[in-house]
Amino acid sequence: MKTAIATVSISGDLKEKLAAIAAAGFDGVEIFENDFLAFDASPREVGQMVRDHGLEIVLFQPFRDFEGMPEPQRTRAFDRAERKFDLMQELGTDLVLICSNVSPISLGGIDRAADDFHALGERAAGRGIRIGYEALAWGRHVSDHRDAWEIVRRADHPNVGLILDSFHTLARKIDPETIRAVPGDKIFFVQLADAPRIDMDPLYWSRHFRNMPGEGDLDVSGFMRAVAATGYDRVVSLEIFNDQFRGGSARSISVDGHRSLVYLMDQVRRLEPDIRIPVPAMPDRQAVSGIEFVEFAASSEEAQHLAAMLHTLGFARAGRHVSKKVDLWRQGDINIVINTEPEGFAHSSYVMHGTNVCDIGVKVADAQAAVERARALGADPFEQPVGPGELNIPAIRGLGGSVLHFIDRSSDLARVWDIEFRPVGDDNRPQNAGLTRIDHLAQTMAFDQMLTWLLFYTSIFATRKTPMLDVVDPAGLVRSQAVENSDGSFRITLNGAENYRTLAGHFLMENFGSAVQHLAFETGDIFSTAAALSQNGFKPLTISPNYYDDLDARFGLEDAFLNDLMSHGILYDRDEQGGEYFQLYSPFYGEGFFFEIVERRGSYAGYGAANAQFRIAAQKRHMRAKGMPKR
Ligand SMILES: O=C(O)c1ccc(O)c(O)c1
Ligand SMILES: [Mg+2]
Repeated sequence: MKTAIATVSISGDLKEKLAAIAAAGFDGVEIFENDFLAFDASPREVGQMVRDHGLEIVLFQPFRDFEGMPEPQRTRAFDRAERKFDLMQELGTDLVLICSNVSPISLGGIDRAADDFHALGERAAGRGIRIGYEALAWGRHVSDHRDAWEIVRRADHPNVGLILDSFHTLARKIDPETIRAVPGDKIFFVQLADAPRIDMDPLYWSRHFRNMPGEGDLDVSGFMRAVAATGYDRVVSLEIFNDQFRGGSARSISVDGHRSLVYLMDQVRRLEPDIRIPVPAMPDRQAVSGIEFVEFAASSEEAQHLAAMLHTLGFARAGRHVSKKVDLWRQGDINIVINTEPEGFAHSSYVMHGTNVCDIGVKVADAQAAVERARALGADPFEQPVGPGELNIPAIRGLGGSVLHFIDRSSDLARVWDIEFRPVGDDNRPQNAGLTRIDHLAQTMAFDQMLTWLLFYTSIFATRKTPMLDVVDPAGLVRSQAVENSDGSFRITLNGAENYRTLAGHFLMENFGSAVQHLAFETGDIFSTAAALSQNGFKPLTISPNYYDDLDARFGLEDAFLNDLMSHGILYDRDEQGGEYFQLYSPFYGEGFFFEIVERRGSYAGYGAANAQFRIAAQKRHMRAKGMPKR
């Protein structure tokens, strides 16, 4: 099976598109007619340019409003088709997509359409051209692949076949299982696209909101399973109309596209073991079980400030690296590493971003397999020279140039702290605050990068995404979506800033790029944690009293309980089943980085979205009070 992508899916002129598509590893392209019309080179030159990139033109599209026309439009449609056949021969492609007629003057009738296709098939055959018929979800008479198939079946011509597009089928909630009834050799081409489930007119939804398989909410995998079951093994091609992608980086959108196809094929192969699906063998999505460590890059001076903050949070210094200027701070199962080496990766990260999280250790079932899978999906491996006494821990590049290390239980990697670190005493031990583990970490990025990282995490790790939420910042919207595993031991929230005036946007600007903006620690008892923190000199973020008044109105809380929340600056939320969530925030470290402490009780599975607006407003007040730039 070959992979391809439609030129309409990415930004740039035709030449830029082809370069990005080739670099991402696709075998072919669908030439979208307008991309060709807008480009000033002859069809022959364009065909050559495609082949010079090592690509093949697997489809020319779209040809509109063909079948079921009354005269004189019918004759015109046939003449128009002949002109496009000429063009296709110059380009060097033999397959054209005809999408179902949307013209108000077109006539219905399956036999009329079938007769038109038979006649066109005859003309195409003489020129070695094949015709594929696709049902648009908004076609005037044909909007269902089953009707398109019936027309193709009745057209009964070897040069006329069916084109399937996952969007049109799934958007209209047509059961993809119906595809299994179509003979594989009559399916000439398959286009794939996903989309977020939004209730809107299908044409508008299709032309603006499609995204890569796995990035949206449609069952593209179920669709592809049914296609594969027919024996279809020609091309799977991405046809993604998306406003954001049109304006994004052609390179990174192409890489995402290729990753989404490899991921999808790998999934389908696992679900349909009897079907031969030619995708390179790779380990399955890795089971994850939490965050083993978070490493900050800092200067010696800034490391002291960060350490002072960790101290107030109840962390004690627990180890020093055997050969490097790297300290380990620990509380419960939380390992925070501060790296102040004057060279190497952490140092470059510091020079680029200032103090920031440069490395995250993810607990996986099999570290080597995790790297193998990530590589098969096009992730960049990360390696740096291994110093004396150090372990070679498998790693890849993650968000914003940071690194993800993989730690498993089955090798020496499990003992990294004993092997690479010497224990040190902390003569100034703070009061332990009862923090047990990392509940989640929150990564901030530009909004248009969210899909990239969502796909990155969900394709490598056995995780799922939660629905996207809007978080209101006084200066604009921030979108938030989590990636988590099924038992909640691994949670990353992705926050996408739409402008630079929001708290998230300000962080992005000051940090020179995407990074972890906050770390949330878990406690089993938020009130005793709050008491211990206050003994350590911790000053929580101050929340408006108005918030607590509303909390009482919403939940009808006991006075004493409400007072406890208020006096410690704890935010509260409750779900429908009575599950509860408590949140306590630290002041900022630097230009917008902060810590959060959470307690989950019962079924609560969210992240306190209802509180986010009030927390952000409080943080902005705090920023102004500290004389940080007003945003
Ligand atoms: O939006 C459209 O018109 C359009 C055109 C061609 C396609 O293959 C398609 O899926 C949609
Ligand atoms: Mg299509």
